[in-house]
Amino acid sequence: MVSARNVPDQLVRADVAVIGGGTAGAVVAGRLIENTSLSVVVIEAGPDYGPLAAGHWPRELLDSTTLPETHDWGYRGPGAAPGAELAFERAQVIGGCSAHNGCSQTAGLASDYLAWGLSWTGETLAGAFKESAARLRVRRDDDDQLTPFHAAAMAAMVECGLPRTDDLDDLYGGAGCGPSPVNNPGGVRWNTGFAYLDPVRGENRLRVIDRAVADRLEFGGSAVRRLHLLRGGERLVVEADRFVLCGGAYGSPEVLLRSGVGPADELRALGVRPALDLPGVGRNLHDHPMAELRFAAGDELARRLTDHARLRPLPDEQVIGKARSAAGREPYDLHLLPWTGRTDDGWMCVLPAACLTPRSRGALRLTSPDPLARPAIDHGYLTDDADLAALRAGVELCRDMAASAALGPLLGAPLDEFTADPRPSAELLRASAAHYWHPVGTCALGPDPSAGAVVDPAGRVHGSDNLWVIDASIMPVIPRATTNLPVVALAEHLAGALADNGWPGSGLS
Ligand SMILES: Cc1cc2nc3c(=O)[nH]c(=O)nc-3n(C[C@H](O)[C@H](O)[C@H](O)COP(=O)(O)OP(=O)(O)OC[C@H]3O[C@@H](n4cnc5c(N)ncnc54)[C@H](O)[C@@H]3O)c2cc1C
Repeated sequence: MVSARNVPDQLVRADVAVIGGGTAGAVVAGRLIENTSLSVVVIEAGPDYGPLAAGHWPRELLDSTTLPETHDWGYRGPGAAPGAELAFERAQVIGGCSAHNGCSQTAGLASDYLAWGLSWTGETLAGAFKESAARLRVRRDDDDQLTPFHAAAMAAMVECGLPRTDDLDDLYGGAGCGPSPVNNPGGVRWNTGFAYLDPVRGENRLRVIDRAVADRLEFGGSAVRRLHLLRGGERLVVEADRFVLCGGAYGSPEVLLRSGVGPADELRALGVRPALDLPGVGRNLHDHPMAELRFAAGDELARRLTDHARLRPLPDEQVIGKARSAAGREPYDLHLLPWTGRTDDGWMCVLPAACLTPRSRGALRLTSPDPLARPAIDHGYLTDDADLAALRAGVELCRDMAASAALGPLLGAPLDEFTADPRPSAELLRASAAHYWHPVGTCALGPDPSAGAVVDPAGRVHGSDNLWVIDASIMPVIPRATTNLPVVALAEHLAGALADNGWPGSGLS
């Protein structure tokens, strides 16, 4: 084992290189340090603000009440209507999207995960979720801590037929509504850097190279020899025995494609020499599509929200409903996620519905081998009519909530044409649709590369000796859940398998 601390900066050596220190990357690096004697170097494009206790983290990344707008990669691409463009937010910072997300930690359904073909049993799956939730310090507000808006929205869901439940983080739970499980002890967004890296920050086997963009992996036959990075104006090289790519649903396929791992013809056309012909890289991109109704808060609700905010934290999001559309899969295929926020002249109340079982698929393609160029990203939102029907059913439920005795009297005027129109056309629904920030699937796991699989059920890239991908990109089908906790559980499981897996030349602890 070579300590990564004792080599010149232009050439860094470690047993394992973790590329992307985001949600999954922090789990993988932390677990490898905890459970093996290996040296690990983490390469992260964004800043590493160090341990929470050092006090260098920007306030907006810690404050869990609202979504920060800083540290964004700036990805954009088409929405569901011709000419519509959406932002696809992704965090560029240690901890990745777990450092800027909404902190709702739902689990989805066990059957979704068991269908992926991993070595998960019901028991090990539940164990991975339990451990992840404990690390993320997941808790939930009591009903009497809900804001006046969220309390009314939850009562509206009950009025619309959803049972009150506390099973949002239960892998076997059904339809219902309740306060969201959240990872914000003391109001701090508990990102995976705090959960998994801070406990091992003192180990000199761990090195984090931040503000460094991974350009490409250099292959020698079927083995990765080196990783080439850009840091400021400098080019660095990392040598390692094993490389674990954790760049997320956009970042991981980008690095693979620049490295020649992907559809060989497409790569040649871009001037990239193919290393492994894997047609699935960048394909199978999907996300939960979402549409929402927006109202001003009525005067009484606005006064109560202002009073609440004066006395205690007022989170944008606090409750979630799980519901089933008429044609949807049992036991649920929709999330309802009411949120509120300040406007220039008061408060707004938003009633979004997300389709949890999307059939539409899109793709990410490189536009250039330049590591600083942005790829072309098209999720194919609502290209399958079943998704449009499910989303319409979700919006109808939101309309029922807005008309309920619990919520209706508290709402003010509709804030847009879509909300004001009781029967919006399919075109208007498409034009209003956005997403739930949960892209997955671009390096899908599965047994057969010719059927689009990129990694095997252990996360190892098909055809490679020493390259893994572990993050949201390897989910072959999106689970019926917000994706943060599932990514952490997946990384827990595969990092455990990596640590157990016999490492040549590196004594396991
Ligand atoms: C605004 C927003 C709100 C969300 N809200 C919720 C929520 O409330 N609940 C929930 O469960 N989920 C939520 N999510 C989704 C969830 O956070 C993500 O699914 C999950 O964090 C993805 O983890 P990941 O490890 O796959 O990717 P990421 O966390 O994105 O990690 C990828 C990391 O790799 C780095 N990287 C990428 N490319 C390179 C490169 N070339 N070189 C070096 N580094 C690179 C990135 O900077 C990043 O740190 C939200 C997401 C967003 C954007």
